[in-house]
Amino acid sequence: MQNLINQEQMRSADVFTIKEQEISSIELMETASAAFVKEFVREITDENTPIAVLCGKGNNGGDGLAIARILNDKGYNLVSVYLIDFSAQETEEYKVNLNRLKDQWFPLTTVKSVADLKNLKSGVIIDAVLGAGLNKKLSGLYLELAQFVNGLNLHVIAVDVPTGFPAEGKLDKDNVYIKAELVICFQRPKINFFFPESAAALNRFIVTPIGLSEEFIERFDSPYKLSDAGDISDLIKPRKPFTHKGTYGHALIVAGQRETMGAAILAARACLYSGAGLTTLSIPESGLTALNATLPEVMYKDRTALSQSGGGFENFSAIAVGPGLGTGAESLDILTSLLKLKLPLIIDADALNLLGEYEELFKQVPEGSVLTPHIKEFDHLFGVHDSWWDRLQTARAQAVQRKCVIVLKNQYTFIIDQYGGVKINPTGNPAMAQGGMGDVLTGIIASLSAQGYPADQAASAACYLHGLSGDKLAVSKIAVTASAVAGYIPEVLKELIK
Ligand SMILES: NC(=O)C1=CN([C@@H]2O[C@H](COP(=O)(O)OP(=O)(O)OC[C@H]3O[C@@H](n4cnc5c(N)ncnc54)[C@H](O)[C@@H]3O)[C@@H](O)[C@H]2O)[C@@H](O)CC1
Ligand SMILES: Nc1ncnc2c1ncn2[C@@H]1O[C@H](COP(=O)(O)OP(=O)(O)O)[C@@H](O)[C@H]1O
Repeated sequence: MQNLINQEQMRSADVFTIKEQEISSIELMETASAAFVKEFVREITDENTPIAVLCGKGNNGGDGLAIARILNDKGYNLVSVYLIDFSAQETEEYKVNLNRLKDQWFPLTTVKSVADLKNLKSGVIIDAVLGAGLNKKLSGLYLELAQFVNGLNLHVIAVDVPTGFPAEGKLDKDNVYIKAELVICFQRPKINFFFPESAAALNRFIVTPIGLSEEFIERFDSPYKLSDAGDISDLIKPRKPFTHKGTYGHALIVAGQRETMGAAILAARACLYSGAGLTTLSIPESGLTALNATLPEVMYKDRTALSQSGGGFENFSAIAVGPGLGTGAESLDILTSLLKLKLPLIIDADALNLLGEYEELFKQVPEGSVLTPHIKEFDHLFGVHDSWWDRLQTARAQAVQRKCVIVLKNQYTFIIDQYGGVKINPTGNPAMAQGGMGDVLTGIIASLSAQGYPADQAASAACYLHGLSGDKLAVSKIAVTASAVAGYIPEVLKELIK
């Protein structure tokens, strides 16, 4: 797990590292630039590629100057440097690196206006104009520069962060950035890389360590943490000798209606494959043949019993509700009865839509429940948001207020615990953008909850496993089905268990 820190914290990590390692800031810049180059040469392997390095006059530009020199030393013989001279201020590190460059022969162009970039027509652009020191949207000459560079449609690789892109905070739709194919970012990714709006500024990012003190960074109390395989391996317990089906819990999934019985079966499949000792599905009777034909291991529970004071529904180790449930009167009755059990629930899909319609019902959601909305369901529950930053902040506040876990789904899913802490899930890919994928996630959460994992752990582990299964399948496939993702979970689990 990695702490995602803000820029102020990053600056104090710089200061701490400089002091602790008894190095100068220029040496730190040299290390960062060398780390960038290490990744860059993996991406651009041809040393004869024309490379234009656009350098602002802050430390991002200072990095750019050092990068140009290091690339040249490595045999990249077509490196040219453009000094973006739109403001008078320049940092000390920038000046030192400019002098170092002037000691060597180097094509240097001073850019006072966009017209000075007329020779820039081909090759790769390294964007080192503005980095994490950005303090306002691009305007004036910087805006013109960004529009000009974007119009060239060249392969842009940004240093640390694309020019114009704020590392944290709300991303306005009308913001303009220098659009990068790749960002090679220092030490930690920026929180804003994980929001869908970042697609306007970058396609991919790589994080490279630059020697900052990890111990110091991890001491910060950041609400944002990035999950990794190690966290899940630490969490998932191996199956022990002499255990039996009763050891691994009994999950119930209340889901499905005539047109969307598949959603229920997918959730049950995922629950089964994620290792629940027993899985029971409560669907309309019309789905029984399909259930028995596809998942003979799964049991059935008649949901008409639910309205009769519990009807035995209270005896399960975990209950999930919602996939393919529908939002009609019968579904409303089912959800109302389930909420009366006052047991934590995993609430997805149509059950969330019903909560969005009936505020009184929403208030009855028990503490410790897990809500798994995608963007539309989320905004239905909590109001329309015009940015993901705002949406995430609402999710944090709501998770605390309702003492629930919120799984806000997207390419990077945010898992927000009852204290407002956010885990960002790094697995998953666009091959998974297919119907039924969310039903599978719900089934995995239900399974892990039934096996005794606390709500936040079940949710974050489930997201990781779900995405990893999709990633493994996507290596050889353009699209992966929800059934396949569910079916691959046992292998992914086995691989992660220590
Ligand atoms: N720990 C780290 O992350 C390290 C970062 N370094 C580099 O340092 C960069 C940050 O450097 P700086 O703090 O000097 O900042 P920048 O180089 O990003 O920008 C600095 C200048 O740009 C101006 N500016 C900001 N927004 C503007 C806008 N919208 N329009 C016009 N001017 C604007 C600022 O007033 C300031 O004068 C990082 O992105 C990275 O490249 C490395 O050199 C060393 C270690
Ligand atoms: N591009 C993507 N990258 C990573 N994960 C994705 C992507 N598209 C979809 N997913 C995952 O698939 C699931 C989709 O959930 P949801 O929208 O509720 O699907 P459905 O309603 O069809 O079951 C989420 O867990 C989401 O994270």
